[in-house]
Amino acid sequence: MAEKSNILSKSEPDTFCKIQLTGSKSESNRALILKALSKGKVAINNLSSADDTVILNGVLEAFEKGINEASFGTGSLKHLDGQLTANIGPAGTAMRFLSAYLAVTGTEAQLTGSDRMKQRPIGILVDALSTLGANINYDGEEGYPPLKFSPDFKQKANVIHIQGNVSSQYLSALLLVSPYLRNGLELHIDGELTSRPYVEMTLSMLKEVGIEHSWTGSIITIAHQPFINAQITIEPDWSAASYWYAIAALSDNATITLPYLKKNSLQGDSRIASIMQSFGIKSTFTESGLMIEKTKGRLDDSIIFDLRDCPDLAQTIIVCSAALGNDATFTGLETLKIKETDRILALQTELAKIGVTLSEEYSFYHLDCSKLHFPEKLTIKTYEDHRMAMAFAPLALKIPQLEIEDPQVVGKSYPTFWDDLLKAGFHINTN
Ligand SMILES: O=C(O)C1=C[C@@H](OP(=O)(O)O)[C@@H](O)[C@H](O)C1
Ligand SMILES: C=C(OP(=O)(O)O)C(=O)O
Repeated sequence: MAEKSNILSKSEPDTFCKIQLTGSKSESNRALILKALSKGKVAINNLSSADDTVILNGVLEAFEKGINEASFGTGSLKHLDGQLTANIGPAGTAMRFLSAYLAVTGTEAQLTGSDRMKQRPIGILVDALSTLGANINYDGEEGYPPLKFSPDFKQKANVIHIQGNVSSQYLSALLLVSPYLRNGLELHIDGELTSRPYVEMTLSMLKEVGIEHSWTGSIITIAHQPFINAQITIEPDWSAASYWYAIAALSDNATITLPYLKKNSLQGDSRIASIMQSFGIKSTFTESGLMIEKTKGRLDDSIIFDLRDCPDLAQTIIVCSAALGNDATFTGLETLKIKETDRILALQTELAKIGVTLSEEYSFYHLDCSKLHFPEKLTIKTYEDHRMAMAFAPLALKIPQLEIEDPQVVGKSYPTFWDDLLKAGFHINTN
């Protein structure tokens, strides 16, 4: 049975530890699609243990082996009433990347997900795949999963226009399958591009497996090309590292070692290293990875954090800023409303419990910490969002008894999060 809550406390205000983070879920899920399309030419080292990766891996392997019944965590594959249904649970990249994969490989199946997944838009990607030549139907509300894929794929077009400001995952999904397309792909990005480093990650990983591209202005072009034999090594997850930066920032003293993280990362969330300088955290890259240390930095409440390139860092930085009483301003948060939950609303509701408001003015969000207070005991709701649980957990350094509801949500990207907190000296009581 799922645990109802974890009650955290930390009597010691200092944090000294070494934490081995799991592989990046974003890199892993791209590598899995490339491996499947390359028909064995691509091998993967250090695949993430994230639930989202376990699910995508499970579905792809089951398709490859012709298995019709399997389950992998919150994901499953079932044969029901003559129809094969892959359920990818809450995994956004699995939903988007598999949609492109099933479409272009002409795999007949239904693709569905959690209740929340059925509220996360996918029409922009479905329209693009349909223009390419895929035959996809909505089994529920138009524009949202579940989707039904037909076996007949014949490429009709190779010039695709796509709106860039809703989710970069639609673009990555199309780019990942583009070398497989007989006539390649010319992808025109209309308007602003959100989460740009994730598109760059996709192109870099395609390059690792021998796929060349050109990106001129707003047009990315990839020709039909063969995959080369390649070994992809997944770097640890920088989004997961961000919670350790927050722990360091809220500790009195801290030295935390995170092995194998690289200065030149494919992950845009590695920006946490420079962002956290404003919170007094020094990052040093060594042969064996990253060391982060608390220094006596001075907070600056005139900073505007633009998180358009790294939306998954938003909760970490906003909660950390609030807990330090730093009235910071944030922008580039538009996409947070369509993620695992409406993350803006979830942050506003939970931050109010420590007297902090997060208010919106045009596209800027301001923290007001003038009424910040730390109660003796506090319960945080997590809204089926791993990042709500992990972003608020560091508050245990300020609140004697911090209860985090539905702690198992962290499995989506960082299954050993609670074990790692124990290693860092946190006390955890599970109800
Ligand atoms: O491509 C990826 O691996 C991801 C892209 C981002 O999504 P959006 O492009 O929807 O912002 C990010 O939030 C998500 O966790 C992972
Ligand atoms: C938004 C996220 O994931 P996804 O969109 O892949 O579900 C996330 O991990 O924060």
